[in-house]
Amino acid sequence: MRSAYSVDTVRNAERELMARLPEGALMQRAAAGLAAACADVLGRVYGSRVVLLVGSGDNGGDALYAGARLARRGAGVTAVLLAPERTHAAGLAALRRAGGRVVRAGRGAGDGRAAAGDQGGVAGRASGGGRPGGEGRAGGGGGDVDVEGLVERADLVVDGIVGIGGKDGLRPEAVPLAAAAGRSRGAVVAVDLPSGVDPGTGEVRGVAVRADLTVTFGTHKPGLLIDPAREYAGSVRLVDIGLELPAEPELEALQHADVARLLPVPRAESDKYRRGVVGIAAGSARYPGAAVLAVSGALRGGAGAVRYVGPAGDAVIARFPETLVSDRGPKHAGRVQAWVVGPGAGDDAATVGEVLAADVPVLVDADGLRLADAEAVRSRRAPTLLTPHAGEAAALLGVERREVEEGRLAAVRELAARYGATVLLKGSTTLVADSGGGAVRVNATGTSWLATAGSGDVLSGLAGSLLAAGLSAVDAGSVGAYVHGLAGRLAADGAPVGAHDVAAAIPEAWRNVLA
Ligand SMILES: NC(=O)C1=CN([C@@H]2O[C@H](COP(=O)(O)OP(=O)(O)OC[C@H]3O[C@@H](n4cnc5c(N)ncnc54)[C@H](OP(=O)(O)O)[C@@H]3O)[C@@H](O)[C@H]2O)[C@@H](O)CC1
Ligand SMILES: Nc1ncnc2c1ncn2[C@@H]1O[C@H](COP(=O)(O)OP(=O)(O)O)[C@@H](O)[C@H]1O
Ligand SMILES: [K+]
Repeated sequence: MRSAYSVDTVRNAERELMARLPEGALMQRAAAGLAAACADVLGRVYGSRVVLLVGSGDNGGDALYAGARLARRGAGVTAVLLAPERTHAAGLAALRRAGGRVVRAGRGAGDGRAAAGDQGGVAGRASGGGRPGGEGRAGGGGGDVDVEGLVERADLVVDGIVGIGGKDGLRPEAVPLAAAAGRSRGAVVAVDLPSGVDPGTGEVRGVAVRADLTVTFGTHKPGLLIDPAREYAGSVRLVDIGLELPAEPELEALQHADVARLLPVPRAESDKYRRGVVGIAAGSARYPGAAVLAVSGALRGGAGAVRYVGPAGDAVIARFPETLVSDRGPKHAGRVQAWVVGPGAGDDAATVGEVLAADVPVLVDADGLRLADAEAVRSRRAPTLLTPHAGEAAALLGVERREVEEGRLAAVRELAARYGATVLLKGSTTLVADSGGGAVRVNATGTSWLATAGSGDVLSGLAGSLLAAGLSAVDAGSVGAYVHGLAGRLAADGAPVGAHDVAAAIPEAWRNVLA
């Protein structure tokens, strides 16, 4: 399991650990891990050109110490200071001792120029001590330095503008540097977090640094796992700095081993009923395909049998003759261990109501979300799993879709609390929240090729089948999203796919997890 903790929790753990360690020890651990990752990215450190973007906090301190380590190994390191008078003093001194050079970021945001480093008090002057890659003085003694050019031509850009102290997006003076990093021909390594993203929520307001690699310390931060910020982080490397963290994280992301433990596997004593029967109440005369797709997911989800009720029985049987079909409504369909209701349901509120009245786990998707009576959901005793995409979640919350997309964590928690249900919020990262609070599960196994009509129907069948097989709502939702995402990836393999291809790839994803 990969976990992420809130900024407050990280700060508390950091305080406790720092009290027991010599001054600066924690930052040295962070910097050592950061420098090692940078060296891996560079391949050859000696003679390489490294530019550090240095903000006014400890994030900049990490970058400076790591830069000093790289300079000692023969890299030409230039630190660009955003706030020279407030730069981490000891880190700056270490970089200077190692022969790094120092320039200050230009005041005129966007003009592409920077004043030489001889104007800014403690941070203004680079020391001598020439190492490969620079004579240690910015701008040749008072001339302007083309900072953006430096960034663009670097082999490696280290983003130490801001880390967990960041809020409200990048400040204007940092924006040109983030943009230059985006144009750089070298790799961009973010320190702890890509600067400009919200550490705790994954929101991105305005410009943020786009990294190839983020080296994060102690634990993942929520912003590294949730879109849109996750996309800015590139791949993420966790450096253990010895933080002791509480048992319950804010976010958790299942890994292959976790999913393998949760997937239902039949034993010798299993029969189709013991494996669980899932009922699918979906489709309409107008949308028979939604029924077919939900059934296609359910048949590959681990239940022993799939019952279908609704007006699309002929289409379902034609495609999947193993389905038990009935058109007499959920109440008369025979026993099931879980229901899926809603995909392509049109305006059939009666069926949704009937399913919600059943005392078994229920997954509500698509039209079902609009048709479900909130009070009927809240008063259910058996588990309920709601699976909206951002638009559906926005409608349920009565807010703009953009608000959900920008603040996915808050939205999924709010919905779960309002409905007293487990909520799976679909998207490029899928979030699953329980009504009782606790860690939110996040899944990123998917691919943007999954943004294709009907792939959500496949997911609802799959997750419903897992519910019928006995998984809790949180497990069924998060395991379903994991396998569905992986199936999408395997099916697409870099090319467009239809939802039926995704369903067909579920067994391969399943084998991949269990291998
Ligand atoms: N926790 C740990 O275990 C460890 C933490 N470590 C490291 O410490 C980092 C946290 O350091 P931190 O607390 O000094 O905050 P940080 O992220 O540098 O930002 C604050 C500074 O940035 C500024 N600033 C704020 N917003 C901004 C914006 N939008 N755009 C531009 N600037 C902005 C803000 O300025 P001010 O508001 O004061 O004017 C303030 O000066 C953490 O991420 C990790 O790298 C490791 O060394 C060891 C273990
Ligand atoms: N950009 C994306 N990256 C990864 N997965 C995505 C992306 N966009 C959509 N998905 C996934 O594809 C599925 C789409 O479901 P949904 O929006 O309900 O579509 P539909 O209603 O057409 O079935 C969800 O599982 C969602 O998480
Ligand atoms: K950063």
